[in-house]
Amino acid sequence: DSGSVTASPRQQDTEYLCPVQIGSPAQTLPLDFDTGSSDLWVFSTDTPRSEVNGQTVYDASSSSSAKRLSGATWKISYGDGSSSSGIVYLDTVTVGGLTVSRQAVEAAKQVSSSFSRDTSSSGLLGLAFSSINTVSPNQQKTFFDNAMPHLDAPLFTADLKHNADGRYNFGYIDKSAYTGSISYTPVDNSQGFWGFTATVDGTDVTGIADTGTTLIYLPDSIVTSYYSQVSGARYDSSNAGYIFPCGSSMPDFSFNVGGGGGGGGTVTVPGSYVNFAPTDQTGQTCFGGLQSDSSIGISIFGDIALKAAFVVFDGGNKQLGWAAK
Ligand SMILES: Cc1ccc(-c2noc([C@H]3C[C@@H](O)CN3)n2)cc1F
Repeated sequence: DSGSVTASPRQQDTEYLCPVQIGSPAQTLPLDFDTGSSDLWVFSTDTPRSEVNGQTVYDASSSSSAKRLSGATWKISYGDGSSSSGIVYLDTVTVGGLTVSRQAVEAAKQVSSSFSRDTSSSGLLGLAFSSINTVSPNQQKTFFDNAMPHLDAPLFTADLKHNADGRYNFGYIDKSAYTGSISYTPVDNSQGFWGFTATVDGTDVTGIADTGTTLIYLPDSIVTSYYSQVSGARYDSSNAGYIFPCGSSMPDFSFNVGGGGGGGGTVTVPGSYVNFAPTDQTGQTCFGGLQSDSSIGISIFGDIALKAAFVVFDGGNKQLGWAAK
């Protein structure tokens, strides 16, 4: 089996949403595919009306294939402090033509305000490792884990784009989607994430590939060194990050992966991607797409990095492949 689904950017690439079919007859919800978490959760008819703000909701009672997972609950919080929790159904889930029957669909009974405010997203589809799925008492598998045994190849690829529709493919590598060769590097999934080591200016950086995080967060030394090349750039505590004049032409930002025998490969993030967004309506000052990881405790290669590459999440061989495009 295989699947292929469009990933549409929202609000200047802050997130990417994909249409997912749930239940019988199919209910299509736009979900945020997140390689940094492992719960598939949705706004539902169980979500308080006061917390629903235009989102499409899942109604298990109108799906003939839905079965309540008796006694199961879930509760999750994300890197930005947002959170959600609820109950669990098993139902049929289809992504880009790839179907998993009896997928744990986690219906929200509570969502935090940032999810309520995010009117275009009906929830998340986790693509990290099932070891960090939050369903209790019996942990559930991710869509990818459930699909893997049926896939032509035990992998999925992420091809996110700047201000344009990209694609997630499951079970195959589309050779027309990248240029040159794919450089592979081992994955450390001991924390449940797609962890890997890259080299930036000769310094090894261990981080995670996280499609659910908008920006890149790296060690202070690397970030300070990058912005030292931009006149007027400074760390601004009120914005809690590096800012600079919006007219600045930003240097490209490169990192190497798979530095083994074959010399590995280089991913180059165009400077224009690092000029992320204005800090206010005047458009004078802009916020950087590369920020320090010192308040997080882990380095994150988020969408700013991922959209500069074609990325293979290889669950069979536990490796990450990176290619230019
Ligand atoms: C409103 C909202 C808030 C957060 C997130 C969110 N999704 O994935 C992630 C990152 C951080 C880490 O937790 C796992 N991946 N963050 C999505 C939202 F729609």
